[in-house]
Amino acid sequence: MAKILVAYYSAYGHMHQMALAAAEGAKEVEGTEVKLVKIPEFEIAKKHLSTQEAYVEAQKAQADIPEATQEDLQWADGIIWGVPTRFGMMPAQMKQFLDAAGGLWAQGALEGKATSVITSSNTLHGGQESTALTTFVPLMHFGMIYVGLPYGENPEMNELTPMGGSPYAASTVAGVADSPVEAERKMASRLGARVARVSQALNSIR
Ligand SMILES: Cc1cc2nc3c(=O)[nH]c(=O)nc-3n(C[C@H](O)[C@H](O)[C@H](O)COP(=O)(O)O)c2cc1C
Repeated sequence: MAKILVAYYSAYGHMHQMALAAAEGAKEVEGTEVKLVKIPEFEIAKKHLSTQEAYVEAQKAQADIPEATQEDLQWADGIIWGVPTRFGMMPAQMKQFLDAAGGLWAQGALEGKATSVITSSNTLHGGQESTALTTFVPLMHFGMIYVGLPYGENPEMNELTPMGGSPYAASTVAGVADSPVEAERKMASRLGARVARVSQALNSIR
């Protein structure tokens, strides 16, 4: 038995779709309970973003998803973070949420929990890897156990068509039409299943 939290931030909906795929993959592992939550938006950002049709539409589609809380982090045995690229790294919304969890860090409350990242950037080389790698840093400070997406679970990334996916994270190239494409959803789903299996294994040795 393992409880998996998928906590994501998505302004325009791509990360939302990838988070749904990761949640589906985790659910397919027997004995796994999954919760999907969104990282809260900054009030100051809403004013500017709500003038953009793509943002408004994407937020409508996420209206029923609860906002992430620190209690969610404590509840979970494993956490998958949905982190779209902002200038090659995580959005400030995500960083603020992690910073606010400093009290949990001080208590070691997330130590030993499995974790991983799904990400999204508009272009293939615009930050898919750097976002995953820099998100790894705070997750190590929390003492979490990082679950990558090895080549055996990631065969789609060897295709010539530009698409996301790396050993570090599942990802989507948001600037490509129909993102996330089927292969990218599959990789996110496999990552979800992998985090669920690792969380169950870790629970069995606690
Ligand atoms: C402030 C800002 C910075 C961004 N920086 C990058 C970047 O460095 N590289 C890139 O490829 N895309 C960049 N993007 C595009 C986002 O990564 C893209 O919109 C996002 O991954 C889509 O996910 P979402 O639909 O879930 O919001 C940026 C977008 C914004 C708003």
